[in-house]
Amino acid sequence: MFLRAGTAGLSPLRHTLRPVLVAAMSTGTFIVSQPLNYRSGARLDPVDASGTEKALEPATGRVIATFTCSGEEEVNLAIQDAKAAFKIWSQKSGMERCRILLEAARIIRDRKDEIATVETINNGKSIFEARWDIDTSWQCLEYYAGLAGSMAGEHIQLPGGSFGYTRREPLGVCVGIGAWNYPFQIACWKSAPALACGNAMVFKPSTFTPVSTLLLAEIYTEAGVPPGLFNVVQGGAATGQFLCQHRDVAKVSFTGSVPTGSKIMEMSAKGIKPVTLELGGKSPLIIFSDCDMKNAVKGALMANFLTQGEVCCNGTRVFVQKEILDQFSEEVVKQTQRIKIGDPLLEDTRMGPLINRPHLERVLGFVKVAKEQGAKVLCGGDLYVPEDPKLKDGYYMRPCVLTNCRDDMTCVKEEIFGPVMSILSFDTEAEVLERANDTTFGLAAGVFTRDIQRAHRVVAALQAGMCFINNYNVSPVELPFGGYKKSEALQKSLMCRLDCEQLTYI
Ligand SMILES: NC(=O)c1ccc[n+]([C@@H]2O[C@H](COP(=O)([O-])OP(=O)(O)OC[C@H]3O[C@@H](n4cnc5c(N)ncnc54)[C@H](O)[C@@H]3O)[C@@H](O)[C@H]2O)c1
Repeated sequence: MFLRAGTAGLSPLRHTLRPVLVAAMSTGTFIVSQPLNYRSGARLDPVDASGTEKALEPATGRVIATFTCSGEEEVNLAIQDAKAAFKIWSQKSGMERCRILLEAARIIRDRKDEIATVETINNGKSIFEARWDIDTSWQCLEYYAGLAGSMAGEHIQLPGGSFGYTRREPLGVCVGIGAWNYPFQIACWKSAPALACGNAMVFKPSTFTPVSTLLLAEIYTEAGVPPGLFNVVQGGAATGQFLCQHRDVAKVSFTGSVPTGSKIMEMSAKGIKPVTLELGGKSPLIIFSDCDMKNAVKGALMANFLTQGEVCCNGTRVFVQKEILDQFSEEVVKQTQRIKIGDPLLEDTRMGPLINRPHLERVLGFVKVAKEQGAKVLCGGDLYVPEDPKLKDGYYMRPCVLTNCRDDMTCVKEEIFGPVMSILSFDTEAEVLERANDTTFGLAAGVFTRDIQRAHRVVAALQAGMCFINNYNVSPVELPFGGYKKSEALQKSLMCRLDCEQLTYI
């Protein structure tokens, strides 16, 4: 995590703002005019540059912000500033940190709709979903605030009345680098544990979604963290490299793709910095013939189409037992075709645009290759042009269900990161387990069955960090989030989510 545990001594005791960012909140009107860097408790323009970038509103294709990517000097200033704040913050007691984080959580909760709206405008996910993200964000702050007061070292008895003890010490300045699919939530999931443990953080969001992290920075300041404790720098690979290579950075926490994760690990290795990686996935979803069909169909939709399919833990390899293949496919197609695509700020929209045009074309390219390799499109997989004229330049596609898939096809092996479900059929439990685990990823997995013994047997055998039983893609903050193999390099956690909660996707 974000602490170092050290033996501090051997006996006898020898060592002892409110933002004004949102001018208008409807699709097609929002413009960001303020700086997108944050340092010393305020927004500012970076002192040097490593290029400029444009942030888009995927629903319309409009540019909502043009911003400067931070150069080496700005990154250095952000880190030095965080270092100064660390000196103050790390001296606070856990309870003092807890109170401030709880206050930040309260502000996020109070401003949920506003933050969710900004997230929807910059990311494209439906407002319905963005509100979930903001809920899991403030819950994360509350959760780690609750832990802050109880982190303690150990007292160890030694011979002759001597004793030693360990201290749990914060690392220092930690770096967070985020992906574009859950911008605000990722910033919270990284900063909350880091700050709760007494660290400072410099965060770099994705160049596609630079906006909402600034709201978090302002909220932390308003809640009472020392200026500089949570700074934001903007930019892509160059800025990220300045961060990872900086000698004063104690740890890097990264969310993104496997190739970038591998580069981050390499850079961090040079400075012997610990890293936490949250990477991609190609997760299996196993539907047995004894499942509750309605629930399984809902689960398959939850596992494939949230945030336009741009979700790391999606269960995109849908293995269906042969006896129910036709019935399941028919029902899944029926429900997929009912998903309302369009303006993501409308309350009844369930699928918004993809993040940008190159990504949309990449996803459509996967569908094309799938067809060439013998897959059959049961529905969708093509461009969608909403009727509303202001949305005509947005990046919409119809959610796609593919069948006749084989394990060696590109659509089954590679992370598509779009609304494309691949259906595969299987005969036996042993067979499906072998095929499900035959991947270099291992982020998540799901099983739908009424047989409780089989459910537990199967999730225990699945090489995946997050396993869902009769459910999918729910992420309570109390549970760890991590994977096997290339999905996450440093953490291995298996858990079962047994709550067959009401799936509210459609
Ligand atoms: N496991 C998880 O928790 C999780 C969550 C969300 C997304 N993801 C994964 O993220 C990927 C999609 O996100 P993405 O396209 O933003 O990923 P990405 O790897 O392209 O970029 C992620 C971040 O790394 C930065 N970056 C790029 N090159 C860098 C470099 N050389 N040095 C330092 N930083 C660099 C980017 O600017 C961005 O902020 C998918 O593979 C998805 O599965 C994983």
